[in-house]
Amino acid sequence: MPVDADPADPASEDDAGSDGADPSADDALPINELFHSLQGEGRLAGVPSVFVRTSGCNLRCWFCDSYHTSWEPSHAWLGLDEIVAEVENYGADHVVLTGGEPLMHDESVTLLDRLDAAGYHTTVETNGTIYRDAPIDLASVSPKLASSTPSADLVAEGTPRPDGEPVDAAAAERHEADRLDLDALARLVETYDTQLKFVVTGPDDMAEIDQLVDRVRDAASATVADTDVLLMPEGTTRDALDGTRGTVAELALERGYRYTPRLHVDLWNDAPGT
Ligand SMILES: C[S@@+](CC[C@H](N)C(=O)[O-])C[C@H]1O[C@@H](n2cnc3c(N)ncnc32)[C@H](O)[C@@H]1O
Ligand SMILES: Nc1nc2[nH]cc(C(=O)O)c2c(=O)[nH]1
Ligand code: SF4
Ligand SMILES: [Mg+2]
Repeated sequence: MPVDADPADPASEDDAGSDGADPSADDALPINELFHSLQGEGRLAGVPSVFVRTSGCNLRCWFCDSYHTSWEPSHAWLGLDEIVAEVENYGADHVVLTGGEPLMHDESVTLLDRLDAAGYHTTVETNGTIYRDAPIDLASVSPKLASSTPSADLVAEGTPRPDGEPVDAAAAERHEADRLDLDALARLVETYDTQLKFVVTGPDDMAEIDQLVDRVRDAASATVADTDVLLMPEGTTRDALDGTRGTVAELALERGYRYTPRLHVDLWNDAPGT
């Protein structure tokens, strides 16, 4: 049974009531879902992979497609042995560690060590605000743009979140303050094979993307090719993507960046476990 934590207090997530392994143990992670699917996004799109989704996030994107890892986290605590055993059951050789923000958790490093030792290819989906030293084969970094912030306008208008609750001004301010960390981004790019995968809501996002890519190139000693920069249309349903994917594809073509689809939305409309 999943466990709900107080979304207004990210610290409480670590202390939330447990299901399964003891949350105070150093060999467990709060898991929102664990499933087998085709990688839907990025350079490895189409590759059969096991997804391990941790719960808890330091950001609050208004569009988050994993609402129950961020705004309203729910999870069961699973021991690392259990997680590895579940992964092995699926027989895939690629594992995607995602969230929420998986790099918030110390135990994610231990899990990656275990998966690496077992011979898996590991991708980590991260918002790029946290650096950790771990065996990561592909760092799939998705820095968050101004357009991800639950804006002051949204807060003032009381525009509801997907669960119908008004947006909390403090959460919006924290998100805006924390969404970018150039040092963490530069270290990720320098250390790992990295793709920078931006969620694009429209043409107005492009100036910030160009500027951020330039800043990362200046800060990091590693090269970031234009084809390591991926534009991904915002949208959690086929209908929503019908409205954004054409524009985003044109922007990628115009700018020389790479386009990435959201195959799991095209194929399964982002149903849980896909
Ligand atoms: C749920 S996040 C988890 C990993 C990490 N917190 C992050 O944001 O990169 C997984 C991926 O989904 C993307 N994403 C989340 N909501 C989205 C949406 N509405 N449309 C397109 N991509 C979205 C994120 O940018 C990220 O690349
Ligand atoms: N099929 C599929 N591919 C994905 N790639 C990244 C995902 C994520 O939520 O991090 C994801 C996901 O949730 N499903
Ligand atoms: S950083 Fe990722 S998990 Fe966190 S709110 Fe944004 S999209 Fe969701
Ligand atoms: Mg997803």
